[in-house]
Amino acid sequence: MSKLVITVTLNPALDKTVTVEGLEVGGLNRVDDIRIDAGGKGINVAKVLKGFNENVTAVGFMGGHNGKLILEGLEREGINHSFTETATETRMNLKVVDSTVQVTTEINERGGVVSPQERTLFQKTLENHLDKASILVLGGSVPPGIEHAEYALLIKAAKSKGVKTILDADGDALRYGLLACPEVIKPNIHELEQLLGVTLESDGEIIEAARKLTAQGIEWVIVSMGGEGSLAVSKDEAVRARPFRIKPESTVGAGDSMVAAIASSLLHGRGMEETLRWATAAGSVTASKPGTQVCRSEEVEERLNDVGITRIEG
Ligand SMILES: Nc1ncnc2c1ncn2[C@@H]1O[C@H](COP(=O)(O)OP(=O)(O)O)[C@@H](O)[C@H]1O
Ligand SMILES: O=P(O)(O)OC[C@H]1O[C@](O)(COP(=O)(O)O)[C@@H](O)[C@@H]1O
Repeated sequence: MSKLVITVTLNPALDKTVTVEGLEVGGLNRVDDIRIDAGGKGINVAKVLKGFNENVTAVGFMGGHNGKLILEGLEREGINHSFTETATETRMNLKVVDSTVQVTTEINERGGVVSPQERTLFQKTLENHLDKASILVLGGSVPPGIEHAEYALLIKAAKSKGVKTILDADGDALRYGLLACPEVIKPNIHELEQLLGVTLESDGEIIEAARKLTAQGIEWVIVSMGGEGSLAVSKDEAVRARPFRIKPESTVGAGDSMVAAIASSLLHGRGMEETLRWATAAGSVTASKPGTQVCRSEEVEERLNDVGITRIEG
């Protein structure tokens, strides 16, 4: 079987991270530090997978000067890519890190419009790549010009070729994507609450909520909860992970690192417990790094045994 992972980023971004001491909303804030990274969920997943030595290709839309900078970044890191060029500019997302309280505030643009012709070209590119792939990762928001139902179409296309799918999105993109029943989803707790219109306060409530999704055929629902760790739920298993303590520099990319570790774990045939251990360690190492800088394989491996795992069911 092929070991190729394809990551889809329909709405990539150049992430600009600024650090300020004591963010004052409505006040004047002076910037202590700036960094710029290639970003967008599928792109971050590709960065981590490349570092894990997996065979990965990143696809999606890319345009303008920001797009050029992102592609140069991918080239420098030796990441295979095949993005469809857009006439509009790829967005820039602002991340404000308040160094006093170590909290990150994200201000994400909507992204440039994608034309129907560009969309058709992208779909053809993806179709070709799917023939060689074993896993498709779909992540992030959907840019203007693309319907929310797009993820459902892409998941169906992947499934028809026997390719497993992992979806990491929020709002309508997640809601519609679920209709095509991806194998794995990784909502954070807020995304899961928003999806189901409920407030989730205990592990028991999260497991019960996740089971509404596994009942629809989703195999693994992996819920991330920032510093509180994560919970993986299938029809008959539930596993809780608690992360090790870190100094959170920027949590941007932490969720994407989990998704990358899940994809890599699927390739290596790991069970739910080991997958959650890898995913949680990957997320926490990334959260300890500045900007949209992601974890490296050896750093994650070193911390695997520091993740606390409890089997709750199954
Ligand atoms: N403050 C933190 N301390 C330790 N680990 C963290 C922290 N914040 C995030 N993580 C790690 O990153 C993972 C993903 O974080 P989360 O914020 O839930 O994802 P997302 O970026 O998708 O919202 C968590 O499950 C955890 O492993
Ligand atoms: O497409 P969206 O939902 O606006 O998210 C894009 C943003 O999410 C990121 O991929 C980070 O995601 P995570 O923090 O969930 O890992 C950034 O690089 C990017 O700016």
